[in-house]
Amino acid sequence: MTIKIGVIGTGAIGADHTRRITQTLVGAEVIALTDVNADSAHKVKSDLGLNAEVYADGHELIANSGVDAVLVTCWGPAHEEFVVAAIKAGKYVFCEKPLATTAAGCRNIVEAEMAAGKKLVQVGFMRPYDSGYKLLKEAIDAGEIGAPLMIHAAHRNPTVPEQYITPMAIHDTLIHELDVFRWLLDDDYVSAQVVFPRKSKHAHDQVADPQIVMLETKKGIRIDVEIFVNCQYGYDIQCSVVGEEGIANLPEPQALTLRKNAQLGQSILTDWKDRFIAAYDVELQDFIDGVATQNLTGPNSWSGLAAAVSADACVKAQESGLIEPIEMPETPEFYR
Ligand SMILES: NC(=O)C1=CN([C@@H]2O[C@H](COP(=O)(O)OP(=O)(O)OC[C@H]3O[C@@H](n4cnc5c(N)ncnc54)[C@H](O)[C@@H]3O)[C@@H](O)[C@H]2O)C=CC1
Ligand SMILES: O=C1[C@H](O)[C@H](O)[C@@H](O)[C@H](O)[C@H]1O
Repeated sequence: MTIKIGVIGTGAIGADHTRRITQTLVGAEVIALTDVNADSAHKVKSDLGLNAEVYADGHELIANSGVDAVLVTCWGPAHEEFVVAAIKAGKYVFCEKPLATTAAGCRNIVEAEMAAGKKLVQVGFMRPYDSGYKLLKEAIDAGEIGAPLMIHAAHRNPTVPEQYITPMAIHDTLIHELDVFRWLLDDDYVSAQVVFPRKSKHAHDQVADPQIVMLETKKGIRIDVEIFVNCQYGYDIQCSVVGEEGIANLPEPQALTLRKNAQLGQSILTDWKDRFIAAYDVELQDFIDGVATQNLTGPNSWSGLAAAVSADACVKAQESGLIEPIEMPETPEFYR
């Protein structure tokens, strides 16, 4: 059985996910597309030679009885509306991170899914599918470094567009770390603080950049994450887990080391599409397989809510300059 997929939002990642479903993954076909910029949807259809229909909006696409599952890859503020609509239509939905830009939005999705009585949502937290993060998790779980004590991390982008503003450093960028550290450490957060170093001249007026976020977990682990979204030199994700008996570092992406003209160097990736290409493939194949077997096993709505609860506290800490508490709700039986 081929899973028929509808895509809401055919921008950068919507087009990339449509490409991978069409050219790389197995078991699914994109038969419906929509974007508020209709030209974008038509271009993806044409570029990939899809036998697909372009819909006026996401609700029309969801209502199409031929669509088995929905990809929500539009802007973050529009996620909640379409995820809830897909759930109410009884359709599986892969929602790119963030599930919603606030915890309140995620709670609405969780309540709709629990009312539907079936786990229909996978969230696009792809780092637990990344081979490097899986090596980190294996080392920690095997006790290779002893009990983790600290994490030093960095999330660096070369540049961001004008519409990227200060809170997005949390709910659109740091949200990856907020999710993956819970999984790596099997732990939850208790507080957050945000400090602002000297501002980069490459950062536009509406974004404080760089930022340093400091988190504390229930086990007492201290985490610092540098968010630097105008670093110019590349797309650079760093994660160093310091334990009682050793340090485990996220592997650098494979790259050629070149000795030439009295120089020694490696290239650095500049785009998230390349840095996590394999993880995106694996996460979406997992989603397709989960729909086919009616059993999703990837990051679920509760993962989205937990990350959003922490993100809300980080955004508050951006504004207050204080150490803000993070109160994580108890995980319902439905999501255990
Ligand atoms: N997992 C990851 O590593 C990444 C995740 N993302 C996430 O994917 C989502 C999209 O990001 P990008 O593709 O970079 O943005 P983008 O701006 O390139 O594409 C978003 C598209 O959504 C469309 N759109 C906005 N509102 C809509 C609506 N109500 N209905 C239909 N279409 C609508 C826009 O016209 C645009 O074409 C965001 O939530 C972002 O956080 C983005 C990049 C990487
Ligand atoms: O998910 C992503 C990418 O992974 C980038 O690292 C972030 O900075 C970007 O905002 C977000 O969409």
